[in-house]
Amino acid sequence: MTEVFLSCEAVTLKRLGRPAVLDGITLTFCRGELVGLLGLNGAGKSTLLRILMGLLKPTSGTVHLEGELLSSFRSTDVARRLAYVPQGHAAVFPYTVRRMVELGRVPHHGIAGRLGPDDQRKVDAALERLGLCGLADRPVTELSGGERQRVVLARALAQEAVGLLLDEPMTGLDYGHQVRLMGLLAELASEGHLVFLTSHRPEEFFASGSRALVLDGGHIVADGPPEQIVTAERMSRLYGVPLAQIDHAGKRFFHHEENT
Ligand SMILES: Nc1ncnc2c1ncn2[C@@H]1O[C@H](COP(=O)(O)OP(=O)(O)OP(=O)(O)O)[C@@H](O)[C@H]1O
Repeated sequence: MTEVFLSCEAVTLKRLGRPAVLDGITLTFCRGELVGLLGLNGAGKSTLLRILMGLLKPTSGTVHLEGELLSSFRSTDVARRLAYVPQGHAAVFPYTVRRMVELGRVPHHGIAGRLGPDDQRKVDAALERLGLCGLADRPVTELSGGERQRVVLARALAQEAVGLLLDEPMTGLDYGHQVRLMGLLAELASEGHLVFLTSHRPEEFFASGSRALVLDGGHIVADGPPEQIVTAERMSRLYGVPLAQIDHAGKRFFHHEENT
């Protein structure tokens, strides 16, 4: 049986005076999975990711990492196992792209630790994989939104964590970089990483993803292979617009179906 890498049990998140954002969510994730989480704006996708990272404490329920309570790990030990790419990362300090990606090695060496040749190779590989070698000496404060997004992704790769939790990682990327990133995420999953991403583009992970989840009304209302979950019928119901699907060459596309 495949060993569970990350799990949450009966996770509920309530905020004062509002219905629960997450209401008793139980999920398990294994290495090698590429999981896409779909849901409307405000459904609680980022909230779930933050709870799985230990950045937000649920009102009730637990999270386990490698079979141990997440809350029992030191933050650096979490960071050696889980990397997080938040939505819309803002650059505050004018670090160079290389320095930002080097920060991915901090969980391994501490903030004052010196990077050895092996670390530099890992940083170079991450820059290369995200097509950032030409920007390595530029300050991140002078980059475009899409370029900055790729820097944050490269930092997550340099971190060498098994689990990659990515909140809308394609946002701001041009079409070529979206395609390349999806290929890279599929590659990482096949190398044994757990890749968990939120997305507003169901087609995005249809072909490459191994599993799709739908979060609605605080519950996981669908969980399974993308070809069974990412269907026109379900997506129409979720997004409240009539959609038709076209399957072509192992991919699925949706278009708005006008009422006749
Ligand atoms: N710090 C906060 N304080 C109070 N409510 C919050 C806070 N952060 C998020 N929320 C609320 O929690 C709910 C879930 O937010 P979350 O960001 O998890 O949604 P999401 O599914 O990621 O949305 P989107 O697709 O728009 O990014 C929303 O109703 C949001 O308004």
